[in-house]
Amino acid sequence: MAEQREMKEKNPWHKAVVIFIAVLGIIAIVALVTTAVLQNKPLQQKFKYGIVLDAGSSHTAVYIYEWPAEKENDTGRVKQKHFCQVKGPGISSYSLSPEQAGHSLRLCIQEAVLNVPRRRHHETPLYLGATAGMRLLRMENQSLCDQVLGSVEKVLQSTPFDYQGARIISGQEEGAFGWVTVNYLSDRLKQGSGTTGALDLGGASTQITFATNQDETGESAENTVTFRLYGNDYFLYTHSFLCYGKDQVLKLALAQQTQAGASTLLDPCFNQGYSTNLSYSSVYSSPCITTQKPLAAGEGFTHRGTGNALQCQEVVRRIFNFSGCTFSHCSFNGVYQPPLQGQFGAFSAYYFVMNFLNLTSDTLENNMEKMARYCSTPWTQIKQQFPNVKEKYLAEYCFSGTYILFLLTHGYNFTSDTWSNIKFIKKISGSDAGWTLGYMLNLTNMIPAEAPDTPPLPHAGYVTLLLFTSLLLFLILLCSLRSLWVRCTSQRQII
Ligand SMILES: Nc1ccn([C@@H]2O[C@H](COP(=O)(O)OP(=O)(O)OP(=O)(O)O)[C@@H](O)[C@H]2O)c(=O)n1
Repeated sequence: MAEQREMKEKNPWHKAVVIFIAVLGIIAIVALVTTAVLQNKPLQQKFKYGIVLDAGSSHTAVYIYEWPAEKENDTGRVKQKHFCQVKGPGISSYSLSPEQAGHSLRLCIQEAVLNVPRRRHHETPLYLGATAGMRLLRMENQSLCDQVLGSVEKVLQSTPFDYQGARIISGQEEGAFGWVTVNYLSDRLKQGSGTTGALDLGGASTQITFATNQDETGESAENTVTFRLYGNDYFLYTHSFLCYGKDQVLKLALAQQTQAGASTLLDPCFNQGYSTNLSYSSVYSSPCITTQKPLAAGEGFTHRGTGNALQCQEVVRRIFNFSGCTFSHCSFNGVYQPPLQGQFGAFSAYYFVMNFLNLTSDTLENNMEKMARYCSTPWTQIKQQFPNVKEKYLAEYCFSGTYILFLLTHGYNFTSDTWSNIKFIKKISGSDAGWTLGYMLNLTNMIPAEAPDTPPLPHAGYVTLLLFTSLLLFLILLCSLRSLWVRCTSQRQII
């Protein structure tokens, strides 16, 4: 040791050289890593936007989506940035004053203007899709339907956004794009297997959509939608039942119970003590009701609840037709449905109703019991218990809950064993489940048919590897310098 110290003192230059090389090495590594980080990270995150108006039968909602400008094709990148609920009913309710339909949208459009950065306005696509309410109005009166669409079109054209059109989407599109939304948000599309089915319950229609085998879709072309997304082929079964949304199906049940034209209807699907006056025309004017208003009927009837879940199930059963299936398997009303496959997400009114009734995470049997308890609770007690819930919703939950349980089990064939495959959801990763996101992704070509080329390593992995390799090289350099120095000093000692 003493000899070594003596050598260092004799050769002071070696210390300076080692320090100099070490500092140089550190500077080189820092420079390398900094360059790698800066090269791979965008200087400033830029966003793009898209707006979709869901013109439903019961209401209109405006969704604003946002995504990083340079990552359009990355699964799960588009997020819901803002949501605005239009005040008042759905646009189909303005058939007698079509101008009002467009006018009703103005406040939400103003909100959209504030929520999208001004410099992006002109390049932000704006779509309006109308669903079952407008499908029914078109069946009733094409001219009024056109006037309502014309009125919303006029307002949307005057916005600063890139207006792409207002149209009535088909039930197939509503079902299929709901499926795309659910699977896009849960990041399942790139994996190519194990997708989630979509169950959507609106006010005027209900949709069921799930991926199935190619040969299962062959039986009914009108229930088949195929997609090629990220290099994977999907064969979807989809069906939209017009008139089987929550509000129209209630009309079916009321019409079915008032065939005799009585002045009082004792309804087991409404709580005991509930009573209201309804006009016959409010029930029979819907195009979903194919029977005429009963001849013996007066202007209206008193709708009185008796609150009996078992009897309510019988009322509900009568609005389903289980005969006349011409396929290998049917759901109801002679509609083809292949055997259910996989997990399902149930959203919109499925969620509202099942969440209120606390039926989202229990067994089918327990849910039946809870339903029976809710239906038999007196109306005064229900109102006291839930003073902040809208009375219309509160009154209808016994009927709606019974309908949902019946539709899912007897209609679509979920059993006690497969019941847990249904998840009742409102949002996935902060975005609402529904057809609107899938519709926009499709129209903006944001989901490519083939998987985009991806770098062999993600950004973080690349930086880590670079850092690790640089450190390793630096250590090797230090070691070789040290051995060089030791050899050098021992040679001097020999001399
Ligand atoms: N808290 C809430 C909110 C809404 N609803 C009900 O949920 C249905 C609305 O569902 P939605 O998906 O918004 O339907 P729409 O788009 O209006 O109808 P459609 O798709 O059939 O055109 C309506 O029956 C409404 O009464 C409910 O029961 N509880």
